[in-house]
Amino acid sequence: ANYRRVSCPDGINTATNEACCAFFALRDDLQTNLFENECSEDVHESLRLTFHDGVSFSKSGNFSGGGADGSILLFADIETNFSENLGTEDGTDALAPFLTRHLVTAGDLIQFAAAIGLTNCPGAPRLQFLVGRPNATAAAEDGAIPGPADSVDTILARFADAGFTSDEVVRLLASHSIARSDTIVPNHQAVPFDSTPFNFDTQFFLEVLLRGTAVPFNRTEPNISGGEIDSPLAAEGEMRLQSDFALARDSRTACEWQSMVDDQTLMMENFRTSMMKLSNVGQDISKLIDCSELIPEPLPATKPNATFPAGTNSSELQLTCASPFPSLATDPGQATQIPECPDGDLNLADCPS
Ligand code: HEM
Ligand SMILES: [Ca+2]
Ligand SMILES: [Mn+2]
Repeated sequence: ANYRRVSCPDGINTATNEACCAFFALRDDLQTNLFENECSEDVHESLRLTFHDGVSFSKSGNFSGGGADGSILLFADIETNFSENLGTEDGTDALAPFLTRHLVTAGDLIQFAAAIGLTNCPGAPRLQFLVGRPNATAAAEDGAIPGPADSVDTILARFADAGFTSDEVVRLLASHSIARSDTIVPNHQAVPFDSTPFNFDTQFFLEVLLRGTAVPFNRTEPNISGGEIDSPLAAEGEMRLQSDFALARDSRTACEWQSMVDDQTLMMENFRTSMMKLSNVGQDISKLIDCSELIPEPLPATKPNATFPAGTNSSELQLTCASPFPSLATDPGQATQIPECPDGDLNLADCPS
């Protein structure tokens, strides 16, 4: 083994490989000036970009996209206009200045921003981080990214063509535990998919299994063309994607979905390994350099498994997997108030910056 470390040109840091050096300053810049050391909106947006960059790839050649090559950032003016990429301009606009300020490729920047940002989210796994994705030379093609109104057949087929199994699709959806929609509910932004949008926990997997009753904000109809469906916590402002609903109940994916509800550790490990794949789609891994040492240990999880939000219980579960369902506690007290800021504040207007 070679234990020698190189001294970085910054005169401060040492690294296992010179290729890692540029990421020390980038890490500080992202944490201070974009994420504010929190599991903030920009963390969520950066993580979302890994999906919309990576899944553009096609083994069959049906789509020309290069996978995790940064094309969504380099060709943002084209790709963020694809209908399934609605809202991704928030992420690309946020990351663009960092591409100018740091000598890194766009593909590496997207993966690094997601891995660093996740460390601010309690319960997130520490992701692998490899360096050396060459800059994309062309935009990805429209139509490669599945959307929330798509059927399970369509979603699984598209992911399979990008190199993912149905289990991996479910595992990657742990990302929706720190997710809020800006585009689906008319006139509303930051509409959460679970009751803890700043915690990378298993609440998402539980809450999507509960019977939906209504859509948030006293609307009468879900935005069906936008892939919205009734949620169990509409009064608290939670929404649900039709695709999440369907994947939680389909015979091909329901058991994988259910397996993570009471197992934070399993969810973390499942997400870590599937992100290893998503972050390197279309890349020759033998040409990449492991700079995982740049990724700190994320904040620890705040609880080991999901709990029924106050006012809900096991009679509302819609289970299609035959495995026994775990026995979970119910949160005491009044209906769950969903925080709107990473510091727990309930009012979006009070979020820092
Ligand atoms: C079946 C596949 C998927 C579908 C249909 C889907 C759909 C969506 C939709 C419609 C939104 C809301 C966007 C908005 O209105 O602002 C969203 C948000 C998000 N998605 Fe997915 N997604 C899928 C898979 C993934 C994957 C694989 C990842 C990453 C590993 C991911 C990460 C996220 C994140 C982090 C957000 C929240 C962004 C924010 O809060 O600003 N999604 N997704
Ligand atoms: Ca959550
Ligand atoms: Mn957002």
